[in-house]
Amino acid sequence: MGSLVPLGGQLPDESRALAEALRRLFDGLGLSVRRYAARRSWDAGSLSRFLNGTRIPTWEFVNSLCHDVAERQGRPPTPEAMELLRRLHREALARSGSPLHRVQLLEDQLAEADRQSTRSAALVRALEGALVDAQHRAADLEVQIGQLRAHQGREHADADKVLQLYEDQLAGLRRERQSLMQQVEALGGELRDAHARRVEAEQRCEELERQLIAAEEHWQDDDAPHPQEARREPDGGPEGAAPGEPHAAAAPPSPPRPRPPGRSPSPGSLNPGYVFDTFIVGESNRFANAAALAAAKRPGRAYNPLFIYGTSGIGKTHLLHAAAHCARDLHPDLHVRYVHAEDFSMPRGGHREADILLVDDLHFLAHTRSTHAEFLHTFNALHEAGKQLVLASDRPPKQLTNLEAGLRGRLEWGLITHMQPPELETRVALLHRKAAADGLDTPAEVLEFIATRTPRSIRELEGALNRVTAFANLNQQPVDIGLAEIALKDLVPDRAPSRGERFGQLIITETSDYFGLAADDLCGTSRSRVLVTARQIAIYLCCELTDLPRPKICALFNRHDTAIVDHAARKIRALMAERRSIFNQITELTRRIMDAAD
Ligand SMILES: Nc1ncnc2c1ncn2[C@@H]1O[C@H](COP(=O)(O)OP(=O)(O)OP(=O)(O)O)[C@@H](O)[C@H]1O
Repeated sequence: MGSLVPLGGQLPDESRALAEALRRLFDGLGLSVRRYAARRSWDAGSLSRFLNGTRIPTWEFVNSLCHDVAERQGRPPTPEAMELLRRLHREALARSGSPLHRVQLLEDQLAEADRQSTRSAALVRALEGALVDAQHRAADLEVQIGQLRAHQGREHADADKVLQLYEDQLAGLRRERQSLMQQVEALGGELRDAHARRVEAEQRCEELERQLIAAEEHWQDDDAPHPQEARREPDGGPEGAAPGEPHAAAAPPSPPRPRPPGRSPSPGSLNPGYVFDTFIVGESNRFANAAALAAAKRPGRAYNPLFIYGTSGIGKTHLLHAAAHCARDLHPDLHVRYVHAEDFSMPRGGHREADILLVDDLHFLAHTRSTHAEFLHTFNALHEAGKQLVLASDRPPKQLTNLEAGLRGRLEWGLITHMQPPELETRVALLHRKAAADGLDTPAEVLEFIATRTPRSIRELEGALNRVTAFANLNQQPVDIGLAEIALKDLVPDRAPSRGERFGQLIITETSDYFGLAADDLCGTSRSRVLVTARQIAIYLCCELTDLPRPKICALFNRHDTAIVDHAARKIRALMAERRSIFNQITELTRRIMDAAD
């Protein structure tokens, strides 16, 4: 690259400044003057003069030199550098004073002014567009604001109305709550009074019952009828009648009589002692207990139908009564109806108004078309209406062959729970509870002994405890295991798995033989003292020794009111503890019955 000659000392300042700037640029090319002149088809002499400041180049030259340098350096010329060069170029042109340069300068200024005008025109157009847009948008927003204001006004008005409604409702509810709280307080007082009256009435009942037993004993001979002497007893007038039995004159042996009108146990008549509080819970019955409680607490929602099954005397009836009591207490507005299956057939629609229907001993449902149809329709109506059904039986639905298959299937819709015979622990707990309830002071080891000997039914268990305490009472002896062994010697522990109606018939035969009576008389209507006591003993033995439920025992004696069974059992149980002759008769009769059964 040939080096440039130094700038002359006579150069005007503006030309010098431009020439220096061009030389700095040109250095950046790294080329000689000739070579660059050849590349760009410039005249080399003119190029030298541009760079020496002796001639002012056109803006075109300056511009292309700038871009060549930028291309070589790999970056575009900055706007500031271009602006500086343009200013130096114009100053140099202006200073030169030659007409050519003046023309160039004006052309340059015109081009610049034209560019600015073009840019300004574009800017004007853009601004005009933006202005129109903004005006439109502002107009739109104005409309929206107006609409929102109107809407807001309406909303305020509506909200005020709604708020007022809430206020009114709140005030109404507060007034209602206040009045309900007053009612609750008043009802609480009434409930406490009613409880107190109920306790008094219960005490009065107990007292009257004691008086009744004493009066009956006084009325009878000083002792029970003597076996084989019974026939000599005059058939007296009505005596010893159990509560609810009609007083009738002596009558010849008669066939089973039809049920007297109005004597059916009212559906819903519940044993007041059969409540959850008195129900001992063990492994054998825990689930059934919980399910019955749930059905009582949330009728129609827990398990529907709830089907409880298990052998006789293990507490199914107790649980059904407990569920009914509990449901009545918790839902006083609901119609709770308990019915034994034998009493089920009622006039059409009889049970359909129930909200909770509990049917006991379903295996005894009468085997007639009309009863089945009524049961099926009642079941469907209640189930569809979401009413609770609780059913008990001695066998699972599938084995209820007295029912039609369709009905059996329906019984499986809900929860089926099997109650097992009580395990030893539960039996012991039951005996403790019973001993405490009866005010008996029976040592724990004796209770355990009794529980071990009577493994199957709770009814049997209670009978065994009764025998032991009665025996101790009669002999004025403390209750111990030796005494218990003697008292229970005739209650054979390992017996046949089930004692049903045939065993009941055996009891009737043996009892009538023992007292020298005819079996028909024992089950007849005569009220002679002898017959009444013998009948009550036979009923007691049926309760204690068989698996028969109360309605079945009633039927054996041609009766329909299960209260007779309760009364007889209660009375003989009390007499056994007070009168040796009765205890001995029952012990001897039990032995004979067991021998005959063997
Ligand atoms: N878990 C228990 N807790 C307290 N008492 C019970 C329990 N189980 C049964 N009992 C009592 O045992 C006796 C017989 O019970 P229940 O009559 O309920 O038996 P069941 O299974 O209905 O018999 P059945 O099928 O012969 O009618 C009743 O006096 C009952 O109170």
